[in-house]
Amino acid sequence: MNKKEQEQKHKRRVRYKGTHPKTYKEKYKEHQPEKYEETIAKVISKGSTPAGMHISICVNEILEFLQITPGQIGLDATLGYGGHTKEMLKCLDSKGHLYALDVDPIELPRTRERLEKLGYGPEILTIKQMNFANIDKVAEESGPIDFVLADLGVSSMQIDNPDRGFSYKKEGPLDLRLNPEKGTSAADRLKEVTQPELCGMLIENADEPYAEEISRAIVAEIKKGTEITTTVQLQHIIRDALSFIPMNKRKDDVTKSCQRSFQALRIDVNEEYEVLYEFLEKLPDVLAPGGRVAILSFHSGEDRLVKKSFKRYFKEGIYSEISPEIIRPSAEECRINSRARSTKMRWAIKA
Ligand SMILES: C[S@@+](CC[C@H](N)C(=O)[O-])C[C@H]1O[C@@H](n2cnc3c(N)ncnc32)[C@H](O)[C@@H]1O
Repeated sequence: MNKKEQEQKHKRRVRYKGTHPKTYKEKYKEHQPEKYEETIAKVISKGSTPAGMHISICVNEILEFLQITPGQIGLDATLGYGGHTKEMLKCLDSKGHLYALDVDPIELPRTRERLEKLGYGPEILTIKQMNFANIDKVAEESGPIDFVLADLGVSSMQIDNPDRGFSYKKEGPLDLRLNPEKGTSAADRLKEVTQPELCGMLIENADEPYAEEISRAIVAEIKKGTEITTTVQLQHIIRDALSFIPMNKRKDDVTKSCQRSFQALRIDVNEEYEVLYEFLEKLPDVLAPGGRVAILSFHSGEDRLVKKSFKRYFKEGIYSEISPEIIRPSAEECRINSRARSTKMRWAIKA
């Protein structure tokens, strides 16, 4: 290196990193909402979800429909952060019982602890690590259920934690399992998938318009001997597969295709359609007469299944009433919580 080069190298300014935490792990205050209320309030007021937290969607709409009264038996099929659970427990006013399920062995103990600290112990709340496809097993213990809520999909804690592999934006293992202790990770799933199967998965699970190009690129990479083990690796393969898109729309299209492809893989590895179908089939048998169910879904595939099941059982007289149309969160809620934007709520009442 000559003198001039040495001087130039020496002069290069160190990039200012800023004072705000950027990575998931650096956001230690957001991971302790009880201790840092002010920081949490600030993050929420900016329209973001603090790391390690989930903002519940359509709370008012759900409570208005469920009409929970003290003494009832309820089921939150998707506990998550416990936001909806907490609101439903308030309505029970220490009388009756709420069952809450989640398949996630990582977040469930944290939520249990949080709710216990709020005074919701086993006398009023039973939390089970269980798939909601098995609601019949819950009903064996609980008896007929007066109200059920299912808030489908993933929580913000799961999406934001790079170790879970749910987000294409953050480097992490390509896992995407709600329960990483069971089943097959997305990385392993890709090893065995054929191009037509992957193409079908992208179309069926996410209406991906570039399914053909993306599936060809992924399978070609695997055939070359590449092991696709991280989120960013997959994101780069998708980006490169779409390099034919004109520059002016490429960035947007790649972002959307990444979102959809990750969604398609997530649905596949967690068998989300299969378990939702089973849940919907078993629902009428676990509901008490007049029992109410509300379901929040986040993409068209899920909503189609809910709509079909509700309509069929309504026609058969098993449900006395179903929501005539989709209920959406208010514009204000979508402004505060961008994750609410794709929410579709439907409800049904058992005859
Ligand atoms: C959108 S979050 C629920 C958030 C929750 N309503 C709240 O207010 O905090 C969805 C949760 O459902 C769980 N989940 C998804 N599919 C499930 C299934 N088949 N059985 C049980 N839990 C499931 C996920 O692990 C996730 O924690």
